[in-house]
Amino acid sequence: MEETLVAQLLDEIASYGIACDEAAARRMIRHLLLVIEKNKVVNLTRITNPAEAVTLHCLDSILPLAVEGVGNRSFSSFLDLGTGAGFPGIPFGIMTGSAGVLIDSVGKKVAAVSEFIDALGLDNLYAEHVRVEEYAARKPGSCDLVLARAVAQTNVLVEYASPLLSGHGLLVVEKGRPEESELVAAQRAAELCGMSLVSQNGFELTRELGHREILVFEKSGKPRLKLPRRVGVAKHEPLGF
Ligand SMILES: C[S@@+](CC[C@H](N)C(=O)[O-])C[C@H]1O[C@@H](n2cnc3c(N)ncnc32)[C@H](O)[C@@H]1O
Repeated sequence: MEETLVAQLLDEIASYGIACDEAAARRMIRHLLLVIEKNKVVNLTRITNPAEAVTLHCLDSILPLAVEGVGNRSFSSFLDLGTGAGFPGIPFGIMTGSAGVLIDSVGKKVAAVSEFIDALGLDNLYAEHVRVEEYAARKPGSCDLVLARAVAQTNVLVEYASPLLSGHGLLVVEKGRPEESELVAAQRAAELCGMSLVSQNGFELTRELGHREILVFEKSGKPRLKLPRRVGVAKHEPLGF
């Protein structure tokens, strides 16, 4: 089965014009198979059909590399905010070789992701059990890229990312089809947080598995409020409404 999935992933990645060698595709598939196995004992994902998971987890995680300004830029340190089972951080770290911190507020997910990182021999990545607000207070300005998939509304993600990012650092958010109201709130939150929306690109996933909007925000100035706010405040008293 592994060979078939590697071939599927290579085909799908090529169809978006992203360069990927077989060794990288194989490592991404090994991660996916480890997730599917672990999912029998720890609840990590709803998507367990391997062929669908290739698209919805592996391909989807690296789709930002098809975006101008992301795929053609190198990042010295990225953070995967709310990594879950290691998506998008593990595939992104495999593809780019950039140093990455994969954080999540649920300890058993982080323990599983640490096992995957060790099993795959990914020396550029590590996983940490921490809430993003606490991490940002401890390591302000420590990343030049924040990735977030399926974690929170965009305005909340903008607030989370701002204190983590160095000047001109990027926040990349993957969404299905965000409502206009979500985008308006995100733009307002961005103004308050010293961030600007620099691009929005739509993609259809292969095998008709859905639509993705990839929003890229840049840290462009100083926030107008002190960030991070206390744990939970960004979610419960969101900016931009
Ligand atoms: C729906 S899951 C998505 C996981 C993964 N990004 C994916 O796309 O498969 C959202 C994850 O974000 C984590 N999360 C939510 N709020 C967080 C916070 N404030 N700090 C760290 N992790 C958070 C949750 O524990 C959960 O694992």
